[in-house]
Amino acid sequence: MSAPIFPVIDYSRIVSSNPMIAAQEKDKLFQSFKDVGFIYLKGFNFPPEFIDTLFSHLHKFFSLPEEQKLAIEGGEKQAFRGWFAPARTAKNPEKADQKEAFGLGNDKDETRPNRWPSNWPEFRRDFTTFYEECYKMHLELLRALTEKVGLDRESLIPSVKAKDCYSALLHYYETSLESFDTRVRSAPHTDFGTLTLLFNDSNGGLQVKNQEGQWVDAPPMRGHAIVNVGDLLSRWFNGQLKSTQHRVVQPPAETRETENGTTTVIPSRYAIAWFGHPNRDAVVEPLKECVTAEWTQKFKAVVAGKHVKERMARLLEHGYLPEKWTDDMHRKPIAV
Ligand SMILES: O=C(O)CCC(=O)C(=O)O
Ligand SMILES: [Fe+2]
Repeated sequence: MSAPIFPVIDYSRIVSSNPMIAAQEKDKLFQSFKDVGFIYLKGFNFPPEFIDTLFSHLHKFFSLPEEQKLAIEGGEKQAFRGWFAPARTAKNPEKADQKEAFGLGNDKDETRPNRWPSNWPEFRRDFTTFYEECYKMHLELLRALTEKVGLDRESLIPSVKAKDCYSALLHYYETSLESFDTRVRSAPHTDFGTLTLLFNDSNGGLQVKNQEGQWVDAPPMRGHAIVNVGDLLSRWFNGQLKSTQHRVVQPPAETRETENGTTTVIPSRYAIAWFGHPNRDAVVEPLKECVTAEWTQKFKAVVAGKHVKERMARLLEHGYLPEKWTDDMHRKPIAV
C-alpha cells in the first residue's frame, strides 16, 4: 500500500497522560491542519467493528421501502433531520448530487427532534452513541488546537457545549455509467463547521484539492477516520487552519453480466459524516491570538447558526452543479 496522503494522527497520543507524547502529537495535528486541513485519525474511542455495525445499519436503512423513508422525510422545516430522497438533496433534481441521505442531530434537542426510522431501537442507540463519541473526540481535538495558539485549552469549549452538531449518513447509489457524464456524487465544497469526522466504506471516491490546486484521491483506510477543518474553525483561527475543498467522484466502473449481455455500472458507496458545529448562537470571530501585524484579521464575526443554516439551505436550494461552481461560491454572502 502506498503512503497515506495525509498525516496520520494517533488520538490516543493526543489524550495521553504523558505530556511529551501528547505535545508531540498536538504539534503534528496543528501543523497538518495548517498545511492541508485534512488528517487520518486512528487510535480513537470505538473499534472498527462498531463502524461495521453502523454501515450495516446504513445498508438496511437505505434499502427500506420508499414509503417508510418518505414517512421520515426531512428538509429545512425539520431542521434537516430525516431522510433526503435523491432528488431532494437539491430542490432542482437536475442539479442534485447523486446520493440519498439521512440527517440527525443532538438527540436531546427537543427543539429539533430527530426523525428516526420506526421500530428500530438499535439504529437510534448506535447512531446516538456514535454522535456522542464523535462529539467527545472533537472536543479533545479543539482543546489541543487552542492550546497550540497559547490559549487556555478550555477557551472554545463554552462555544460548542450545546452539541448543535450534525451527522449525515450518505448513500451514493449505483448508477449507469452514462448518467455520470453531467452529475457528481458530491460536488466540490468545504464543510461549514468546526471539524468533520468522516468514515467511509472501502469504495473510494473522495478527492481533496491540494495546495497546487489538483484533485487527489483520499482513499479510505480501515480503522481510520478522515478528519478535516470546516469554515468556522478556520475563521476562529483566522485562516491559519485550512478549510480545504473536497468532492466525491465515481470509483472505477464495474462490468456486470446480465441476461442480455453485459452492463457497466458505477458501484454504490456509503459514508458516515459527523460535522462539529459551534452553538447556534455562538459568535465566531478570529481569536485575537491568531491576528498579528503580519497576519491581519481575515474574517468578520458571524453567528454560527445563521452561517450553518444558510449554507445548508443554499445547498438544498441550488445543489452544486460542477459547471456552475466557482471556488469562492461558499464564501459569498447569501441574499436574505
Ligand atoms: O462521502 C464522502 O466521503 C464525503 C462527503 C462530504 O464531504 C460531505 O458530506 O460533506
Ligand atoms: Fe464535506
